[in-house]
Amino acid sequence: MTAALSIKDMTVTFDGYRALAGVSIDVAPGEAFGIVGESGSGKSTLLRAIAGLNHFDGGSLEVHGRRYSGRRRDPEFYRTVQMVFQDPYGSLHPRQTVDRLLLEPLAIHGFADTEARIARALDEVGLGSGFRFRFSHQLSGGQRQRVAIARALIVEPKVLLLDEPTSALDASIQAEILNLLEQTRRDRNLTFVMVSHDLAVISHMCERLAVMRDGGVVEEVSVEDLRQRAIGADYTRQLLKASEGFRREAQE
Ligand SMILES: Nc1ncnc2c1ncn2[C@@H]1O[C@H](COP(=O)(O)OP(=O)(O)OP(=O)(O)O)[C@@H](O)[C@H]1O
Repeated sequence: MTAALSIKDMTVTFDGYRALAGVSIDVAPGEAFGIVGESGSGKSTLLRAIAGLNHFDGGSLEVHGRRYSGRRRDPEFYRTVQMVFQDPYGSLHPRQTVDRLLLEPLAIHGFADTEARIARALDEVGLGSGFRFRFSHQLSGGQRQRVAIARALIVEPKVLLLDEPTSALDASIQAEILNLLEQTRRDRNLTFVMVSHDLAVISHMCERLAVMRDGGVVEEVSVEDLRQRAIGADYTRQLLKASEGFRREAQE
């Protein structure tokens, strides 16, 4: 089967600094794949290079069998691959209405029947038509993230790149947004690549994950293996221990 996403030996260099040092990952259609690792390990750089927001200077990228190089992408790529960012305050223009924010991607990609699509998208993310003419600065963080998700889904993508999509939100809202994402993945058979510093979030959402360190992949494991502690790399074990310790402290 053709992979939804196939990355081979990808490198990214910023002014002589190797931020990504030869990363290879294959993600199957409909799969949820996680990327974890300490701060500065290259998680966002990898996601941004896939999205075309960063250049990549070596290796290759294929999305559903189509090959892309460097930073240039065709319009079909930008429809097929959508990204949801960590900060819904930064990623949505505050002075635009939800209607405008949803209309924009439809116009860019030449979709007709915009009325019906906007209504459907708002329902899908649990906001409903009452939110359509509100300004984004009038919304809560969770509501904004729902609009950001609607904006990504409205052009019918196949792959969602999720960069810490809930880490700017309160714990109770985080769970709601994760459940919404999981529901849309199942309903639309979407492929997810999700970056998080939180192993618990990745374990909840994903089937497999890559552990990154110093711009490289230390290990790829299934979430099932993680649960069974069937881990090869010491670094993954340390990460798991740190996240369990953190959760225990948080519960005390
Ligand atoms: N545009 C850039 N110019 C120069 N260096 C960069 C740039 N973007 C990232 N880097 C560097 O590349 C390395 C990887 O950064 P990246 O943001 O990908 O890490 P990360 O794993 O996502 O970290 P965090 O969890 O803190 O977001 C870091 O050392 C960072 O300083």
